[in-house]
Amino acid sequence: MEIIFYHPTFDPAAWLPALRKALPGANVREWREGDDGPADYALVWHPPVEMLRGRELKGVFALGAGVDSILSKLKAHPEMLAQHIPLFRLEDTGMGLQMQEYAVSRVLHWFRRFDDYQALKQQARWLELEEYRREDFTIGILGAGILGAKVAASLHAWGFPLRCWSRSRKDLPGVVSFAGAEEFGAFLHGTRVLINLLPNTPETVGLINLSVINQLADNSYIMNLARGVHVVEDDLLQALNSGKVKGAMLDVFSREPLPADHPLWAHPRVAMTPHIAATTRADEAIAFIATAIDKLERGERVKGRVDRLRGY
Ligand SMILES: NC(=O)C1=CN([C@@H]2O[C@H](COP(=O)(O)OP(=O)(O)OC[C@H]3O[C@@H](n4cnc5c(N)ncnc54)[C@H](O)[C@@H]3O)[C@@H](O)[C@H]2O)C=CC1
Ligand SMILES: O=C(O)C(=O)CO
Repeated sequence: MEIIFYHPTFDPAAWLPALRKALPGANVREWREGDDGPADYALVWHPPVEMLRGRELKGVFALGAGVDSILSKLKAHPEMLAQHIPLFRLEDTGMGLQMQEYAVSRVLHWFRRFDDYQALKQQARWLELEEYRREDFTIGILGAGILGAKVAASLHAWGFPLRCWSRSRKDLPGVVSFAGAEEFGAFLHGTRVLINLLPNTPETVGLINLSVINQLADNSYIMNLARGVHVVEDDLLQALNSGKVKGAMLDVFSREPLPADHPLWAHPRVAMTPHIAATTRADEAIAFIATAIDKLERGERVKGRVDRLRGY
């Protein structure tokens, strides 16, 4: 079995030996420009078109959870991957725990008013603020898939009122489930903390805009852990400046890296990280892919298959 690997930043010297160990029967090689040798499977992130074009692969594995970059390239270059070749993505593989750490730490930061105490500290003011109550701190999770469900479970342990919104109804412990466009308004109404874990699809681009933000509770908070295109950044700035939104925590942006002169950098109530909310963990990703390849070789069903039409 021949496996080709391409990632613009991962170190092949670390990945290839681990892949060979997990797949002892396979020849694993780094794909380089001009390589049109045989391949059964491709492991990729931001793959060049010529890496995949014309190959009769048994499967392509994205080395991340979101496949938006691959699907948008496929839209421009449909010849890159024939329709019948299955595309898979990573499910969790250590990203769930990272998302839990990220979400819980920031929700507690807002809930315990550490943002307000930080502002008071800057004025050397010793002042005890009124405590927030859990019942006024409903958390709404956009996208209740693999990662959204994990984040919900971790916040459930902290006793917050929880709700989620997704295409179909979910049954998650302690979480009120809203489904579909017709229930979006009810989901937003009363949500104090909005956490985004939707995939990037034509339906979700620009979803977090002023009209949606205005339906949240006053003094709301927004956490974007999914993709920058979900948030209309000018609308978010407007809502922050009007006081509708009290704070935002952003991991992803409309342009990455975010240009140094972007107003989000300077906003005192915006916290930011450079798209690191959850990164691919080599060991877990390799175990997931090795299991999947093993199953595919035996003709069994495999987790993580992307529905190209649906877009995730
Ligand atoms: N910032 C970061 O470091 C990372 C960001 N991500 C992002 O997180 C996203 C979510 O990952 P997973 O949970 O693994 O995906 P998933 O596919 O398991 O979950 C997606 C959820 O969104 C819902 N959804 C999709 N389209 C919808 C629509 N139009 N209306 C309502 N609900 C809709 C689905 O029903 C599902 O519940 C990824 O697509 C990726 O973009 C993933 C990993 C790291
Ligand atoms: O896996 C993903 O989709 C990511 O965004 C990783 O950074």
